Amino acid sequence: MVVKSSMSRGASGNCEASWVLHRCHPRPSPQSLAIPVGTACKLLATAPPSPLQARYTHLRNGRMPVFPGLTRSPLVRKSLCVRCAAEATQVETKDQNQPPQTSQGEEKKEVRILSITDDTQSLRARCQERLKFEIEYGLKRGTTDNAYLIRGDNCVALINVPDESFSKTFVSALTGVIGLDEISYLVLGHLSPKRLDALFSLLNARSAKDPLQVYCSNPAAKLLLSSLPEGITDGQQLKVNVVKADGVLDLGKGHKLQLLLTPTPRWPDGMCVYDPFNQLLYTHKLFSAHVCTESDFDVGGWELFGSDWQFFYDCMLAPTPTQAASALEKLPIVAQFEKPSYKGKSGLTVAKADLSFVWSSIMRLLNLSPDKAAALARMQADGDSNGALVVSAICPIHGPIVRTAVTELVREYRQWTEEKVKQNKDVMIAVIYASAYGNTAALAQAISRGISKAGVGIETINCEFTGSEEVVSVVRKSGGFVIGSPTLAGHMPTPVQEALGGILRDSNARSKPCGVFGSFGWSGEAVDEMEQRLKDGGFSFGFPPIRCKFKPTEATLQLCEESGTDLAQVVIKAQRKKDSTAKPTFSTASDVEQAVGRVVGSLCVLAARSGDAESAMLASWVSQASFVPPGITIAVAKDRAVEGLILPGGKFALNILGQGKAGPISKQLLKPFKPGEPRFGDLPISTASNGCTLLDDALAHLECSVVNRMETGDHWIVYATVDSGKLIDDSSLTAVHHRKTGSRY
Ligand SMILES: Cc1cc2nc3c(=O)[nH]c(=O)nc-3n(C[C@H](O)[C@H](O)[C@H](O)COP(=O)(O)O)c2cc1C
Repeated sequence: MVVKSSMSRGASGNCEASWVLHRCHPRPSPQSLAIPVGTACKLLATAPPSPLQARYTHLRNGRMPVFPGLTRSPLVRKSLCVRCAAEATQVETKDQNQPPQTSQGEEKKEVRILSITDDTQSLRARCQERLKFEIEYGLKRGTTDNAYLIRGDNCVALINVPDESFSKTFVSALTGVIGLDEISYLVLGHLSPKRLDALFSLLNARSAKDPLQVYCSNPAAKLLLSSLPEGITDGQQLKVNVVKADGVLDLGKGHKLQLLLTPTPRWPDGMCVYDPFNQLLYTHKLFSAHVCTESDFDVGGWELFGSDWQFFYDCMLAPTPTQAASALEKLPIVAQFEKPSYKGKSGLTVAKADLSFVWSSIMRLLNLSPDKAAALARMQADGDSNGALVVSAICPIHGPIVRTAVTELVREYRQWTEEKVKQNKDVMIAVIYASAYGNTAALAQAISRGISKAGVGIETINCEFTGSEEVVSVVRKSGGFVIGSPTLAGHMPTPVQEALGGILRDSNARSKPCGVFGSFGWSGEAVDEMEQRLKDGGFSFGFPPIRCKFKPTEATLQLCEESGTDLAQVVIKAQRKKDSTAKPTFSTASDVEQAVGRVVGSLCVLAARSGDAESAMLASWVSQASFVPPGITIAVAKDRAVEGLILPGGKFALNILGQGKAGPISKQLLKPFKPGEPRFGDLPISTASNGCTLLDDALAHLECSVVNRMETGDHWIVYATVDSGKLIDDSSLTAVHHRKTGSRY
């Protein structure tokens, strides 16, 4: 159907007005105002032939557009005119962004059910494989998606629903535990578009007359209410209750759930739930880790899971330290068995506190179940917790239930956050983005990690939820900034335009180095527009624009990480130049440095690969660390590009260089590299069985698996076991790197 468009028409049928409002349709030329209603999207006019375009052309042929989850993203909805959005709403299919699960992947998923206390169970959807592209999944130790069931007085509450890849398995496991109609409450600590499928599957499988009472934050409610599919209505199948300020949900039997809003830019909908009855704290993404081990709890404590928790924190919370600090402030967690503080206590109170600690320590040694221990602790403490959340276990959305390492994990979270907030005061970079499907967000996350590796702070701003004045004020405080946008209907969405406009108008911002990035489908105008407007405004770039078609691959994430590090180094240099009081790192080598410099190591090339991402570095801080199994340690500077590829579970090849042939290899590896540039140039190479690069001119090769790593000042000590090895040349000696000072390689 083709109708005339005119400014006088109502919004539902007016493409010109819609264009003004939503920038969805191309502005019709004055000569021809006749454009088809709801079919004039710029994306239809501009898309080159592609499978995705073929889907869109359905709309042109008078059928519905098939774009997955279209209506689930507020950013996308805002980018479409009323008519197009309404048409698109009617068809939802699987997303091209999320390829269908392979049957192999399905087989590997399971939901494990466990009683944490007498009336609380966990349902942990488990997958041994890396699940998605998100950079925090880089540990490759699988993941879990945790939900919890609490049985109160004649009612049951479910906390969390898992990712859509677990929907089927989850609903069937849940049915095995409880009649779905018996669940009266659903408390959502976090809701993303990818979790809606599990929620709707649950609702569809219920037959209860009463609606499921859903408790969640305002952003989660908005997402949920705007995504309800046909047949599910608010007030009938579910009733959405928005938790505005912190609230309480009383399930009876002592389960008086405290609902604590803990938003961060990455999870604006974040809400923790504290159950004082058994002192369990449900923390959504906070205190999570992507790891799937046999145990449901953190058996092995900090030693086993410390690096997983830290990696998750570094990827997800380190970029937003101010908001992380506010969220942690809301959670004055005290581990149930923590040694008491004697501050303000005297005489009998000290003795009581001490007795309580000794008692609880004995209980811990007896390995009492959390609810029994909690009951005893309650008796001991007389319910007086001085406003603190006394916690027997932290129940996050991913990874183990934290029981052993509550104290360490909470302490480290606070310490990391404090350090990052302080770092931001020294020098930081603003990471500004919007993302409808998470692809641009993943790029932003990888860039942030690269910045963080170089020791520069980050302030992340999701401009969908932040006004342009705040964006400008953060950019003013930063040493540089990056801005990322998806291309939606041929443009960057309005929130990015506003943020960019604010920056361009601010004369203070002009001196700051910047970078642009974004995900697109076929035409990718947003990145070009951002680049052009910043260029025209006289801004300088710390790295070339990053354009990514749909979902980033590991190589793209690696490119982002390296670009982030490069920009951070530009910012550090500028800061040093500005700061005339900055001390040079070392002028003349001290006695200590000269002495430390006499520690020597064999010269090697470490080459690592993960999917299509590859990197390498020259390494001389290499040592044998174990006979059985054969193991080695390597010290890797935190800002090395290869660092992100040698996380626990990762693989690498160690090429041990010989005295005669080390020169040209070292020269090649010591060149400055652009982000993503191949490291080996014309050196003769082959591929190891673990996929990493072997240098044909090396003295010996080792193929290694990373077991663990330890943070040591400005380096990571990586411990790896040797899976296989080969001596190539037994006539030469190992090349050794002799140094004059311990302050340089
Ligand atoms: C409604 C809609 C319109 C789109 N328009 C364009 C477009 O004009 N050009 C383009 O290159 N990609 C377009 N895309 C594809 C998105 O840019 C692509 O899905 C991208 O990965 C989204 O990034 P994000 O995950 O950060 O939101 C469109 C997608 C949607 C849903």
